Amino acid sequence: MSYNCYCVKPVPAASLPLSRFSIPQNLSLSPTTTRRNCVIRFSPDKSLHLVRCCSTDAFVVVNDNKYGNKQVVSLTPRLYDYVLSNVQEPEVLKELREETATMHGSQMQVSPDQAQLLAMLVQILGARRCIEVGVYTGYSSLAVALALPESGCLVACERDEKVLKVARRFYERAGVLHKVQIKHGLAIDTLNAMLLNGEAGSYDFAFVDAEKKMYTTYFELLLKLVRVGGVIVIDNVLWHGKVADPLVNDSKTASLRNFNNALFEDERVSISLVPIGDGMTICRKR
Ligand SMILES: C[S@@+](CC[C@H](N)C(=O)[O-])C[C@H]1O[C@@H](n2cnc3c(N)ncnc32)[C@H](O)[C@@H]1O
Repeated sequence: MSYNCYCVKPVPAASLPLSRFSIPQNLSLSPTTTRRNCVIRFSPDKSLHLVRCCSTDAFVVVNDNKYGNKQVVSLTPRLYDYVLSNVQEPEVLKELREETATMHGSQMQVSPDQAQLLAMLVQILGARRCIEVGVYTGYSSLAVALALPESGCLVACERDEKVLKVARRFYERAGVLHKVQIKHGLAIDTLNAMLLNGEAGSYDFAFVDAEKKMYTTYFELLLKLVRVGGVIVIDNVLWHGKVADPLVNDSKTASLRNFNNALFEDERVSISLVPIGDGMTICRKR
């Protein structure tokens, strides 16, 4: 078994929560081992080094029999920089990202590689009618709108009027405002109204990135609105890694974990959980 790792800020090893990680007794901890950020490293000489170990931190590379000796690459900061350097981010999206970086909640925005994947899905699907639940300042929705044909439309649901103003300004700047129907209000009301309006089965693509505890409700409504063969993408399904940590049971984590479990069992969709950003599940309606 081997785990790759990278260096982190040191704190005293004495405070390490060893029991949480089932660390072998023979593991010697250096006095500078970090408490919050460590990964176990198995060196070629079989000695062990604890380097990083927090469930909410970067993922480890696993390479053992359990995974068919398949190497799963870890996204170190350097490798992630490389990934980002390969994102073909349109200039207007870069400008929006830079403006949003100064705003409260900017960490909520999807990453450039995620936005690129959403745009790619829209293009591969040949989508014309899309929905986004949770717009914020518009980064992901602008990526989708840019990928849509001129006749395409995106219903953009957001409850916060202030952030919507930024989104609208950037839709305009990018020349895609005519494709976006901005729906200010609670997403659940907008989606229900669309269904009452007879729009069931008429959408190709939906992206969900709002209240985590409402995911099941959004999913059920969107499943009605999307056509067979259409796609629903759900963001934050890994929830900073917490969904995989049995010791984390706060209500948001539990709700995402339950949602993931239900999706896995759901015969109405085929799914692919992609470890990009904070984790996105791509669901195709059967
Ligand atoms: C994670 S952010 C969306 C980020 C956006 N997808 C992006 O990439 O920039 C979530 C947004 O959902 C909005 N939101 C939360 N609950 C909502 C609701 N019930 N109805 C509509 N919008 C909601 C929040 O105001 C927030 O702007």
